[in-house]
Amino acid sequence: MYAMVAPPDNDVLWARALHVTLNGSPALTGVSLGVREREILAVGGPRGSGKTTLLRCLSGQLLPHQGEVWFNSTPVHTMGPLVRERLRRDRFGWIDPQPRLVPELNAWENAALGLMLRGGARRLARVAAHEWLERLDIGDCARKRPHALTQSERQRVSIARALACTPSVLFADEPTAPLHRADRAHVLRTLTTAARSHGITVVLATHDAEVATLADRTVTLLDGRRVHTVHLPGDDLVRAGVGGGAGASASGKSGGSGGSGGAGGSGGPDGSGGPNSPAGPAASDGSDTEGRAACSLSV
Ligand SMILES: Nc1ncnc2c1ncn2[C@@H]1O[C@H](COP(=O)(O)OP(=O)(O)OP(=O)(O)O)[C@@H](O)[C@H]1O
Repeated sequence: MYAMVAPPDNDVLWARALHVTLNGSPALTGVSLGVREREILAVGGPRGSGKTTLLRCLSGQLLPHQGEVWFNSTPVHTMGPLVRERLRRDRFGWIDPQPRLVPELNAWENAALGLMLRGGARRLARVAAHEWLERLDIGDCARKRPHALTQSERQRVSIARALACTPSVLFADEPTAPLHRADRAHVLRTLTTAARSHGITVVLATHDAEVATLADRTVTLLDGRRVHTVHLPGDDLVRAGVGGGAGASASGKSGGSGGSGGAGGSGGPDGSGGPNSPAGPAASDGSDTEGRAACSLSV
């Protein structure tokens, strides 16, 4: 057991030693993580590695069976359901892999929905919704209902709805999954550019190494555990999505923690050791993966 200690000031989100079991199987096993203010953080890993479960815990949709989640200086894991709902509505945004739109509303009304649920004036919500639809290249679809849109257009409406609220943290779970390859880069750039210009922190789950390159930093999950990411200049294993897996040899600037840090236990979330521990769980994940590469050590 450990005393509850508030996270470091520069982390907008902070999770410590999360354990989640779904239908009797471990979905997360001791994952710790810090997300910095305005950071675009990719959560990578193969299918079934726990990315969605982690995002659901961080966003207060799912309570971990063990562990802590903090938003700024507020513990989320001890909040009741109503307070968590309000937090999600007022501070967080969420993009699903498949668009979820209200079929009776047209595109701009769907895009304005989040703002109106927050109590925003319809006129202002309408202006914001139109602006975001334009930015996502579907301004001319504003009056169409979801059934008259392509899947790609529907997903853009979902993204517009999430961005229109300018949430503190936007959780995007494989947001480009329904898009054609050619569309993906454009939509992702729009999303990341908008997030940067509006100071929105983004936590982006993806199993696509190419998508992850748009992020400031990547953390990788494997079988519900966080794996060490050790950067090897000139190599491009991360882009290729090749994690070394258990026992991969590692060298380079941040391999100091070797395989001993562990994703769980009492280590801090961001590799700096957190407030309590000198040895963080993933000592190298504070680094930028752009243009570099990595081996992964499962822990
Ligand atoms: N509702 C559920 N009931 C039971 N097991 C679940 C449930 N949701 C997820 N799991 C299991 O939990 C583990 C983690 O799943 P999760 O969806 O978080 O992974 P993921 O990395 O997001 O995968 P994907 O890329 O396919 O979305 C997997 O083994 C999955 O089968």
